[in-house]
Amino acid sequence: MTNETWGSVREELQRTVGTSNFTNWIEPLEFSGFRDGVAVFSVPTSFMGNWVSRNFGEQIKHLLNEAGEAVHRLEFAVAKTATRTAPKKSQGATPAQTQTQAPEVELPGAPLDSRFTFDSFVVGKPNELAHAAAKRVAEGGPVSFNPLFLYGGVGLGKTHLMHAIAQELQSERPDLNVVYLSAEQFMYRFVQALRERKMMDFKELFRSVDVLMVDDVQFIAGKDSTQEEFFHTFNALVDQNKQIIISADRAPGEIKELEDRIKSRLQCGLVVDLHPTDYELRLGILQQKVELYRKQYSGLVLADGVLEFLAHRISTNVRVLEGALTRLFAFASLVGREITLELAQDCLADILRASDRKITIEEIQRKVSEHYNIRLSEMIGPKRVRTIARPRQVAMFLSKQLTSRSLPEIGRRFGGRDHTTVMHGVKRIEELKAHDNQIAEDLELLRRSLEA
Ligand SMILES: Nc1ncnc2c1ncn2[C@@H]1O[C@H](COP(=O)(O)OP(=O)(O)OP(=O)(O)O)[C@@H](O)[C@H]1O
Repeated sequence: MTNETWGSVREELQRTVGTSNFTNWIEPLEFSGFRDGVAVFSVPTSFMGNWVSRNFGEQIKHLLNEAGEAVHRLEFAVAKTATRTAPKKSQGATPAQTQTQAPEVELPGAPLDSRFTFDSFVVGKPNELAHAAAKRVAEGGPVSFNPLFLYGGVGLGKTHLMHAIAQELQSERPDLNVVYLSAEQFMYRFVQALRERKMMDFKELFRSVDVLMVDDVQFIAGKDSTQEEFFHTFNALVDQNKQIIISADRAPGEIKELEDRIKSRLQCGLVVDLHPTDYELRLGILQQKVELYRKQYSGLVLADGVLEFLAHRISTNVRVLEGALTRLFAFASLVGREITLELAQDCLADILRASDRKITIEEIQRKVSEHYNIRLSEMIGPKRVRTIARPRQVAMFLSKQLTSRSLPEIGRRFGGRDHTTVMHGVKRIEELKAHDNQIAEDLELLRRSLEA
């Protein structure tokens, strides 16, 4: 066998495997010798050799035989100069690790926030399932659900849980190669690798991890080539039984412009929802934070009822709640005053006002019409076809749940309908919600976006 034969087989492969496969896998192969029916190729990495052998081996052998060479086996030898060592422990990529462990390849992980641990995560009803699933994954035992998909609204603790998993694994299972990064960083790495023609390094790095954690995956929606690469990385890791943990601001099925095959892959494991906080959880979080602040601002007095007041009034998200408490302590320490209800009302007036925002029936009608793609006028009009009537009932249901309006008042706002019609609509949605997942998801999504 000669270089020439390989050249013609390569041309044939270029026509059959597609441009991206050819550039990534075939082009870097170098024919280096042929003996006793074994064709030897030199490859930059062993990962690449295995991949080519698994995915294109038979095809290459077949084409070589067709070209008149009696090839029984292909062998892929790693070219010494191009060897890359994947980092053994790339978690959170500190500069020290980068220097000592992977001189040529920059580690892909993002830094972890040391405050985001399981100890500092307050568990309540809205997040207990997500917490339990995260704990299980953090034990680093055999992979039982893959991926773990955590989703929930802004500031409800997704990133906190992801970091907690990563840090627990880091201390309990230092042998594992854990990589945490945001979907945005994944895309950035991918684009950079493309630009610098280092796709092989990129692929090798991401396929060499034991636990891959990607935060805010909704970010890659609509970004076609990043999605494609993410999909391949995802599949390669699942095939090797490596754990994947993903977070997003909504359920996989709700992420628009995400390819269906990715959606269905993401739904394969365990999908858990972080629900909006309830009063008890908010109070628990505040109490935990106060313990920390007491050390930082020793001597500050906190009057009874202040935390309860904040937990009651600030229900948007935990980030806002934490911000309010931080501001309150900083302010009280500056002016040297006791933290009383009055001080809180004064110092947090803007946050309290924003949290006070009332949801109106008009807003609900508008959001629901947009969601179901019907006209606002149809929402209050007379049409009774299912495609209009069902969204109308959803809007009635949400109006009952999220506003303090009475049934007759809601009826009036829906084109002067009777209160019994509203009652019927609300009941119907309640029934559907119990066994129709689509309706349940629609309601959750709408409620979130209205409360945001
Ligand atoms: N249950 C909890 N216990 C303690 N702190 C919490 C809890 N939930 C959220 N937090 C805190 O709230 C803040 C926001 O949480 P985090 O960044 O994890 O939210 P997120 O869900 O990732 O939000 P985003 O969608 O904006 O990325 C963090 O400081 C986090 O520590």
